[in-house]
Amino acid sequence: MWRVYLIALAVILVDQVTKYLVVANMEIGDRLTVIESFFYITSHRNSGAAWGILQGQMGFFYIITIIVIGFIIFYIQKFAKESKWLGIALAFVLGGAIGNFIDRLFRKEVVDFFDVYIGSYDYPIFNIADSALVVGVIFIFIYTFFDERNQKRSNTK
Ligand SMILES: CCC[C@@H]1OC(=O)[C@@H](C)C[C@H](C)CCCCC(=O)CCC[C@@H](CC)/C=C/C=C(\COC)CC[C@@H](O)[C@@H](O)C[C@H](O)CNC1=O
Repeated sequence: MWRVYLIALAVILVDQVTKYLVVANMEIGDRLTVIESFFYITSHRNSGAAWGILQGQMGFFYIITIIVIGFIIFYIQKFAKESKWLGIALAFVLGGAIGNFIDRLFRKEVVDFFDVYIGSYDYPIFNIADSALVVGVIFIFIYTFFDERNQKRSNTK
């Protein structure tokens, strides 16, 4: 159980350290080429959510994030014993949500730096917290899908 919170803490630490390094060493708009025309480190700020929606609506983001954190902690208490993978997925979502929450509280905007081009499309610049959130949510969907399928199978036997 506490392992889940340790994983979330690790996500938060890695997220905050990488954001600190970007803020401390790069000007906004600076770009480091990692893989030419595919992957760059670009110092960026976003006062909105994904794709920059709802710019500046910090009050709304605080409420949503607290609800997300509340739900995740409830599910960790309830289900993390059931499956290691589910616990890890919940920890990733918890860590990601808190990571961006810290930025929104103290910076009033989120620090982003992973700049990926998919073909000629410049995918929105994101960060470790976003990655943890997306990976965590995908894992929760996968777990839920297989869990329901297994339950149906055991019911039909
Ligand atoms: C990851 C959720 C976004 C994250 O939500 C959070 O913090 C949560 C905890 C709190 C939000 C206020 C509420 C969730 C809004 C849901 C949402 O937005 C729909 C997402 C769908 C998803 C489909 C898979 C896209 C994902 C996109 C991106 C991430 O791709 C890896 C691009 C990220 C860049 O636009 C970057 O500038 C964003 C910036 O870092 C601030 N981040 C947030 O608001």
